[in-house]
Amino acid sequence: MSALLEVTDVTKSYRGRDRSLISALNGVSLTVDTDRRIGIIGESGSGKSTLVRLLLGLEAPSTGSVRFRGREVSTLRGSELVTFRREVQLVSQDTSSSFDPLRTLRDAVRRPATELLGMSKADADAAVDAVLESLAVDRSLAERRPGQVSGGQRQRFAIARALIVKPKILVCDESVSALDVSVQGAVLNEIKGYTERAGAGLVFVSHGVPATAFVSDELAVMNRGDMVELGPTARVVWTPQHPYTARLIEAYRALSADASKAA
Ligand SMILES: Nc1ncnc2c1ncn2[C@@H]1O[C@H](COP(=O)(O)OP(=O)(O)OP(=O)(O)O)[C@@H](O)[C@H]1O
Repeated sequence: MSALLEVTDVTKSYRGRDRSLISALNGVSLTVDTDRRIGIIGESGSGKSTLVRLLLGLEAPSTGSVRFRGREVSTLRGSELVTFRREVQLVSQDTSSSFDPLRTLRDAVRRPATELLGMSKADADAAVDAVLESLAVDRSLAERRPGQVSGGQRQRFAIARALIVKPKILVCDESVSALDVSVQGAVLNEIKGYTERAGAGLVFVSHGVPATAFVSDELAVMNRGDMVELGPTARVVWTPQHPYTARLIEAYRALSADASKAA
């Protein structure tokens, strides 16, 4: 049987302002399924967000393929597209712009349940309450608008909006990076807890090595559009095989040692 989501040898290039070609991905392959929690690390500009956009079908690869249940994502239509949209959910980095500022958070979380699951408003409201409870979010906050809650609270609503349709794959792009460290741990636990409870897969993209290592069983390392390493998280962190990974991990160690000296 084919994997839920399969990226095969994709390249992606963009035209720069001066019309020159920028190569964001140079032939990357990745299989994502319900039994895998994959963290993706790499410095800024290494291609992480481009890979996420291809996984979600938000952009098409220049060459190579992205398949959902064996079907090319760019060709999905009708009910197949709805299934794809429901089963592969994104929690993005910028929650302030991903919510409509004029609608309540309840409206935002309810919408995927009515649009993708075809629930009635009453059933969707009950589902909103259930998902907020599972994330230990105070239900009364749902009646507020996105600008009337903290960044950490808004992030939890972004997670609730993704989880309400019970995705099989959760894709998180820098989902906790903007949060206070004290809130980060709780949000990471919620993300990991969902994948365990629901038997769902995870793609977790971040600059932050500790957060990514915490939620993932496997770690992929991106460098200038190449996936230079993919392996079990502990192995990649403690005995990196690629010199770039070794440098990246060492840079994080030095940074956190400096930070703890300064504290
Ligand atoms: N729409 C676009 N137009 C032109 N160039 C782009 C576009 N999107 C990405 N790029 C370029 O592709 C490369 C990879 O970018 P990408 O955003 O995927 O990296 P990233 O690893 O996610 O970085 P960050 O961690 O800073 O978000 C970069 O050189 C970037 O400038």
